Amino acid sequence: MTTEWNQLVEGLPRWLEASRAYTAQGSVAAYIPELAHAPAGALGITIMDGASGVARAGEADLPFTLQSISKVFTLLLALMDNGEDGVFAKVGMEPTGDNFNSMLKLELVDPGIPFNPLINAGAIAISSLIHGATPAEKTERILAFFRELAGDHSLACNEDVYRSETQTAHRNRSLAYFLKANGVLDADVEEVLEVYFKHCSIEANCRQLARMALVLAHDGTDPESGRELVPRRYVRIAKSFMITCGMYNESGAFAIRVGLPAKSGVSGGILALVPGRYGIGVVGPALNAKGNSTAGVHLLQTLSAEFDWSIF
Ligand SMILES: NC(=O)CC[C@H](N)C(=O)O
Repeated sequence: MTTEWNQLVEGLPRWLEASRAYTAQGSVAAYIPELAHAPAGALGITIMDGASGVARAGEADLPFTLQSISKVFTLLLALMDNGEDGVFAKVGMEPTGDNFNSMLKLELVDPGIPFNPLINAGAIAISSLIHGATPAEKTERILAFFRELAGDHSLACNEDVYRSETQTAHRNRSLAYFLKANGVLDADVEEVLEVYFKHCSIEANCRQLARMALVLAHDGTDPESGRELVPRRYVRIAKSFMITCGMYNESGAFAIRVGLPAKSGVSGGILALVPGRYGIGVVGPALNAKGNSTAGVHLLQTLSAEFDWSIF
């Protein structure tokens, strides 16, 4: 065991409790009604190191839905299904600087494709690219892929969150119909949205999230079996998007303050990785105005400064 790992295991509960105060500065997402039940004061973290094991603190067992974190992994599956040319015919490679559910830029560019795969419009376009004859078959393929990365075959959709989102997703429906009008979606809009809402509602805890991150930290290789689960080139694409767009329109500040590839979701989850070393899963349901976990970001900032983790 390295000195750093020992310090991490020992210090983690203390750093977590210091960051917990920041939960009071955020609020739980309520635009998906079912998410409003999440405990606002919760904060949990798990860090996995392929060799030395697992460090954890706080409410690391709290289950939460992946929400936007799932977009990183549907992007990877879409790349594996369609190749780079197929994917980048439907989504761009640039950050927007707008909110994650913004319609604004879709009308400003020609062709009207989403700026990147991590905003809602882009992830909806990506859902339409996942291979499978029916929405159920596509969702099953996504689940099977996520389970393999998480090393846990119990991963499943939270049906209450799925129903809650599909009943209230007027804005996402608008985005999807807009994409259909722009010729970005070939398939039936409601079928595409079913796949999108299902993958957003896949439930995990910090350990499962950390395990998924660890595979990315090791360039797509399963840390236990050594098997390649995702081609290295596609992991590189996903990590680039995580740096430029992973924390929505706060990605620049996060790159400066933390400096790690990461992706957040509105349930308060954050997946982050230290390349070649650690997979990190964080949950803190209280969010700031940009949709990122207030305490989760603070905790990652503390750890990155303490151990000089920034990749820059
Ligand atoms: N930012 C997010 O996590 C957004 C995901 C959520 N399912 C939505 O579409 O609004």
